[in-house]
Amino acid sequence: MQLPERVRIVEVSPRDGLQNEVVQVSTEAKITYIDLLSRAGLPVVEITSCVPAKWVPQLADHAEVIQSISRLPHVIYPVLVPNSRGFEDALAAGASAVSVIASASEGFSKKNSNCTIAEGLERCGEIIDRALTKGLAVRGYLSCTLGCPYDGEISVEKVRQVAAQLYQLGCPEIVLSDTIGVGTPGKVQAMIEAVAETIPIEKLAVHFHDTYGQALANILSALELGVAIVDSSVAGLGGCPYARGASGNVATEDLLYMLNGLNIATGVDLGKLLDAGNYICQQLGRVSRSKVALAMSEC
Ligand SMILES: CC(C)(COP(=O)([O-])OP(=O)([O-])OC[C@H]1O[C@@H](n2cnc3c(N)ncnc32)[C@H](O)[C@@H]1OP(=O)([O-])[O-])[C@@H](O)C(=O)NCCC(=O)NCCSC(=O)C[C@@](C)(O)CC(=O)[O-]
Repeated sequence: MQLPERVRIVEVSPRDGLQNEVVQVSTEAKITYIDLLSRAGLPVVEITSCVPAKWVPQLADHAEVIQSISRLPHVIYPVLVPNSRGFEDALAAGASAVSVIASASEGFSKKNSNCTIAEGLERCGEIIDRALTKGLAVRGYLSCTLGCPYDGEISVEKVRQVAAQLYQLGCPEIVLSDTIGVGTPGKVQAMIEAVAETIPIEKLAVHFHDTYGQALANILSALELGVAIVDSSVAGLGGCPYARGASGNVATEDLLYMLNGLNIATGVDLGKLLDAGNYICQQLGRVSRSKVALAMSEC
């Protein structure tokens, strides 16, 4: 089994996690949490999104979060931006990296972004151009690559085609997302092999929700194909408010435990990560969904 020597973990809990929590975390606590995450050695921490408060009220304080975190020089802090207005807001607040959103499914595109797949790609193209011109780092999510809560099965050919379009728009990193966590390892491999026909494997990241408990197995199957960028969420927080039934991403603690066991370097400190997880779970008043965090708290 040929696996990458190093994996870049992209921590998404401050955005993907908190966007779906019922409890509203204070701005101050978000800032403390993000600082704990970056001090744990995570190379990329997605911190918030510049979307209208009526769409995602939990992240209405995005400007203050962007302005107030303590930035470490080697850490990238993307902000999710759904359109040009969001991009302008992120830029004005001082963001130096953004994530754009596209979908492989028409149903999800409509519910999540109120536009067609084609219109969504057009929005991505405008933002990518402007962001790259200004020297910002960019990544582009492609949702519903393994199934859609509205349209059901999405063909591998459709995923390959939309991913290629996003790449042709200049997107430097394509994040293949299992929005509702329905994928299984064989399907993951078939999808990634198809996408990798037109996009170099080092440009691909995976973002797997764990609704059916398949996320770690799916990640391992992506690693076997050479994918070396993996999204995850401390404590398994989150989900998408516009994807019915989606649970949180794979827990970062569980991902790190697996990568450590495989001797794959990440630069992330498990102890500090567990501290960050305890902090945010206390703020949310809930128990972690990370099996590793639960097991280690009982030691
Ligand atoms: C794209 C829109 C904004 C279209 O939303 P819309 O309502 O169609 O937008 P609009 O252009 O018609 O404008 C309507 C109103 O919103 C305002 N507006 C317009 N844009 C903005 C903005 N950026 N910030 C603040 N205000 C804005 C605009 O000014 C106007 O104000 P009003 O007239 O009502 O007073 C909306 O559909 C949206 O925000 N969608 C994103 C929802 C979201 O955040 N979903 C979760 C993130 S995606 C996800 O979690 C999946 C992912 C990434 O993790 C990967 C995976 O797992 O699949």
